[in-house]
Amino acid sequence: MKNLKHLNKYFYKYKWKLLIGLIITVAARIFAIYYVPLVGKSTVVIEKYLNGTITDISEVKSELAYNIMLIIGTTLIAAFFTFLMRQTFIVVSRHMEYDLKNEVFQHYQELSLNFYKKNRTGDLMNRISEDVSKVRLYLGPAIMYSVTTFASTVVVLIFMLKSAPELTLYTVIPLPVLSFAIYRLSVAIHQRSTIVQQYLSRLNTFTQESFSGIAVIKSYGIEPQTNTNFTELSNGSRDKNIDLVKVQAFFFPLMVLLIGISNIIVIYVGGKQIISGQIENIDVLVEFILYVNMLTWPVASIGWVTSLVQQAEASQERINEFLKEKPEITNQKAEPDNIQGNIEFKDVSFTYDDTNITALKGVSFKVDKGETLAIIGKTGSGKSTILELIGRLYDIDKGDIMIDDRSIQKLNLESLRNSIGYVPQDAFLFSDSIRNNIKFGKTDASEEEIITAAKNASVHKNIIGFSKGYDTVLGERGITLSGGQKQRVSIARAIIHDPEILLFDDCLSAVDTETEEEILNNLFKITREKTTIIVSHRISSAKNADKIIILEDGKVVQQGTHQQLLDQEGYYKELYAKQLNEKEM
Ligand SMILES: Nc1ncnc2c1ncn2[C@@H]1O[C@H](COP(=O)(O)OP(=O)(O)OP(=O)(O)O)[C@@H](O)[C@H]1O
Repeated sequence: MKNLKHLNKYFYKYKWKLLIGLIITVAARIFAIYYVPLVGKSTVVIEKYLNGTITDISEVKSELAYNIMLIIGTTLIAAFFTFLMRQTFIVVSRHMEYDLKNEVFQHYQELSLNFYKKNRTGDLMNRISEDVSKVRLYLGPAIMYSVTTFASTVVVLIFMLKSAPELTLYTVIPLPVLSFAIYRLSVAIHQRSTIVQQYLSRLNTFTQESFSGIAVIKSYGIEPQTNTNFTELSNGSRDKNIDLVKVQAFFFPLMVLLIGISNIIVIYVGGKQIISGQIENIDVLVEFILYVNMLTWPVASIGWVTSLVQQAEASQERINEFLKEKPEITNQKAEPDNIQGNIEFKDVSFTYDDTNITALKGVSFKVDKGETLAIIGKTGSGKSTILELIGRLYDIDKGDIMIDDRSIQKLNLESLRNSIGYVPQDAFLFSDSIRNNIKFGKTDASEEEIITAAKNASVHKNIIGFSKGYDTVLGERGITLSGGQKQRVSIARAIIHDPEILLFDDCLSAVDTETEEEILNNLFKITREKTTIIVSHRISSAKNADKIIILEDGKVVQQGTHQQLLDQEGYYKELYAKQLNEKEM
């Protein structure tokens, strides 16, 4: 139960509602048991009539009619309270489930990129949906049935003890055996449900990746192989579920067996006590059989509740594992900062934790507000890493990154990120309208601002060409747009944000050189007062920049203006010659 302790704060939050639920449950159980003494009384009346103590049949009839009315009345009241009980406990559990999902989601959002690299999306989704649902069964039904079981057992035992104390003790003899069996089974359930959840996560991850990568799967014609892999995984998941069900299946028969033994004890011991005159009337025996049967469901539900609790414990353990993760990048300054956009890298080195690849080795450069810096270099030379470090998606190992002459780590994280418009290499668009995808950069943007941003990103004409224009809804990852259109919508999103720093990561790679020229001209106009960094493989994107740096294997090997670099032997001059050739061909 140690993992479920995390949920105590929610019990505390809803304590009054839960207390009301508890009172209602006790009331429901008291009214539910009232029919037993009434049945007992009715049996006595009939017995008395049969042995001649009562001779008037109408007296018997009126007593029986009175008892029947009372039984109907108390049962209806008990039913009404049971309805209220469900309303209270189950509704509260839905609130708690909602709170827990929000807590997990907000925590996911705070975690750094490294966390997302280490864990797969399917697993993240499984923990926030499947595992939280399992935990909800503990917060709702398990708590409700525990309270019912407890209230029923106490109420029934009080009635039994009042009626025949010695017979009560004999009747409850099987209970310790039951507790021990439940303990053993619950341990097995816990182990098996942990495995079931792990398999489910693997299955979800596989399914999610198969759908995301469906284009690759189809183009390589590997559907049969994918199907086989899925079948293998789902067979594994099924087998583990069957293992779990096998253990769970022991519970109910075990309960029925033990309750049956209690019934036999009642009849045997109770019968002997009646014969010996220790118990006066037959009604005690009738009542005891009813009491024991009233205990059947609560006692049987112990098994079910235990299994729910164990599964919830296993799920909560998986949820806690992520909730315990600390964000690697933390805000170290509460007050907001006013960022101008002067950027300086001082001998910066950086190694990715997971791959141990040193992507940057002693990189130094400076770019001031209003300037444009272009970064050129072979693939894998560390260009994107520089942009990610400016957004503080990772913290560096050596050197310093200065923004407005202050170390990046000492700036307010929100202010820093708000001052940046980042267009990543792989433009990600949400499954929403084009308008909302652009507005993502500025939630309160007017229609005019959206259109201006789209025009500056040279995508306005394409958008109005769609029958629904800006209302065109994009599929997952914006699949209805071409690569170049996606890149340009992503640029519009960054521009509309109107940030101090604009970072373009090879985001014109999928557009033709003419459109590239047009976008660069527009950007030139709107970025005069801003700091702009353009990562590219094309000289055409870099040539008008105030500064150009050439990266090779994480090091700056050349820097200067377009003309200065053309005057030197090196990668830039070679690339220029190559791209000029390609253009002429
Ligand atoms: N998220 C990451 N985790 C681990 N290693 C990474 C990560 N991103 C990049 N790397 C590694 O760091 C090195 C630099 O990568 P980076 O993406 O910065 O290069 P790049 O110059 O932008 O390449 P490209 O032009 O192909 O986009 C590469 O060797 C890459 O494998």
